[in-house]
Amino acid sequence: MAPPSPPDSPTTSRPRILVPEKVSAEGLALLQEHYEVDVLPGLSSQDLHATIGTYHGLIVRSETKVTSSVLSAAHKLRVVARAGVGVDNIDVDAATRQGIIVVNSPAGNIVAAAEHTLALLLATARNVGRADGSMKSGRWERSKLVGVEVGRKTLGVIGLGKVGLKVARMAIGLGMEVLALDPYASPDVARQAGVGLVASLGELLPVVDFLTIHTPLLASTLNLLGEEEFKKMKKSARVLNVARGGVYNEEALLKALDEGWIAGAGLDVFTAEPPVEGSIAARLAAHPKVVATPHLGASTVEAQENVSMDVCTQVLEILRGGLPTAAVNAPLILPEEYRRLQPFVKLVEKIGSLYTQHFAASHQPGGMLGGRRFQLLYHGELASVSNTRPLFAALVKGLLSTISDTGGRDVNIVNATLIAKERGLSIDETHVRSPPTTTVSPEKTDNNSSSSSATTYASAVVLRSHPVTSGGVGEEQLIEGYVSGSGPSASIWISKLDRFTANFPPEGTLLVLHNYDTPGKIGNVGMVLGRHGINITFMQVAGLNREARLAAEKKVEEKEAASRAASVADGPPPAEGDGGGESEVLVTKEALMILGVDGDVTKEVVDDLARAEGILDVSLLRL
Ligand SMILES: NC(=O)c1ccc[n+]([C@@H]2O[C@H](COP(=O)([O-])OP(=O)(O)OC[C@H]3O[C@@H](n4cnc5c(N)ncnc54)[C@H](O)[C@@H]3O)[C@@H](O)[C@H]2O)c1
Ligand SMILES: O=C(O)[C@H](O)COP(=O)(O)O
Repeated sequence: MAPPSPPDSPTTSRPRILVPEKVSAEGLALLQEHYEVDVLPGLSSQDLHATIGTYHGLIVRSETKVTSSVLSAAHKLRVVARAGVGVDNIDVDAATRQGIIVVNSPAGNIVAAAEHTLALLLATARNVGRADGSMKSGRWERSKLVGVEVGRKTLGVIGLGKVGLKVARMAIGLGMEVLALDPYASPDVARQAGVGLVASLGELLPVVDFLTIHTPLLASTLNLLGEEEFKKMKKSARVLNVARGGVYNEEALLKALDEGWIAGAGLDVFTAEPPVEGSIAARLAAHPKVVATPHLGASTVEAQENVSMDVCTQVLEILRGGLPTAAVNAPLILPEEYRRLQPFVKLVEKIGSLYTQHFAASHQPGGMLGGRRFQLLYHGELASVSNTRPLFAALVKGLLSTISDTGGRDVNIVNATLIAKERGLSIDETHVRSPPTTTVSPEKTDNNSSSSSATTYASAVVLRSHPVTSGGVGEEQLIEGYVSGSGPSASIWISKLDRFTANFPPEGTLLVLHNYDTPGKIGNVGMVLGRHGINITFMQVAGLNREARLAAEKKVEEKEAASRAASVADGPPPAEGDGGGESEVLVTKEALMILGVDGDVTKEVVDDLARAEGILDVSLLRL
């Protein structure tokens, strides 16, 4: 049947809502009382472009591509509602620029997605798809279709969020042992659910019998599993995907199935939907070792009613001039507070994003975001601001910006506390009248400078974090920033990163290299970046702050004193090179090299930098 066409011209003056996909009638009935609702499932992209200009509301699922070009033709549009979770088919930034509110249903289809994952888990274990196909073609094949049990087997869950946690609980109910990899998950939540947290793919992949991914598709999760990773798995392992196409590299997955590196896959989502004929995705869907479904994770009567009610209620409210409950792009800041707080809101959001990318992303799981206590300190004049809700919300938004479906854009002043709680983030705010003592001056930011001078600023923000679980041991982490100037010319700066005194603007793509500050390092790094065609826009060396340097020097002195005492007692000291003497001295010369860069900084570039001599650690930050 040909897809429907939109009406040639509106026949009524009532506000109009376009629904170009199948959305449950329950919610739509709420709208039909008040508005003109055109339900046109399968509407072509050309017709969408041609007609969107006459609509005030648009309700979509995952198929309609709400691009900036569609939005630029949407002169009357006030709201785009996503009847589901993922907003990757909507250009949210373009909508925000046009003042169009984007809403979704963050929790309406979680049960459905988790149950579908379990359906694929059992279907892959027991060859349900192949057995059904074989019966339907008149065969009775018992010996060819022997399966495996899931009870007493190990399920690996990557992404222990809303869906992942539910899947874990259900799998435990089936008698499975569950291990999860999620550096941002709360260890308390995992422990209470009976889930063991692991630190790396390397630890997870060789031991799991089944693997399921429940992360959004992000820069850090695109092609999370490639050939190298599939080769580390058991030959009997089966993998599942009810999240987003692309978290497994499809080409590598096809090879892993063909070569027998793994035993099977259950796939609900693909890089292109529907898969293009002859493509890798299409070959995967047709593969005998794959149970494939056409993005059915949320397709239950109950989930569709939930998401439809969730979003239609919000559309109704917005078109009446009210506030949505799950806006993906609601403002953090009210107009009357804008002038004073806006630069600080921006600063705190960047500090949050920097924290997640620098500290949380590359370290052990369940201890770096969820399960840590954060303290946000407002120093100086900022301490007198009584309504700090926009700053609190900015921190939550920043912390989640690189790890959630919505890029943290759904966080606002109304829901920030709830979202923080759901994520296991404990955040205290402290007002400190005095300015922080060791903020450096912006004059020290020129290329190749080393920042050290101590200047104080009228207002500054410090984020401290420490672990709260199992005895509360572990290192404190710290980021300090300040705003320079005011009004439109205000600029934001990071003045401390952990134990290092720095001074750089948290903007663009940055590489932070932890290294020993010895000659030749800059040249080596420059060569690696040059080889990959990456241009350095600024560079700064951040040295240990005074307290850290004194502590390191004291440690070295104590060790030297202890070794002198031991040599007096035991005879002559070991020959040079036998002990750690040189590296002990180097500890006092630790530094961060902070580089602003242009170009495509891939994982390969980061790995090459990490291998460069004297480099201890590398973080890639997109701010
Ligand atoms: N197939 C379907 O129909 C269907 C239905 C519902 C949801 N989904 C998709 O499922 C995914 C998960 O949804 P959710 O509601 O559980 O999201 P969520 O935001 O609640 O959970 C995502 C989890 O992934 C973790 N994470 C982020 N980056 C990670 C990384 N690099 N490594 C490990 N963990 C990481 C986060 O910490 C978080 O705990 C989304 O992509 C969503 O769109 C699909
Ligand atoms: O993001 C979601 O909510 C799911 O992927 C469901 O998508 P759908 O509404 O197109 O079924």
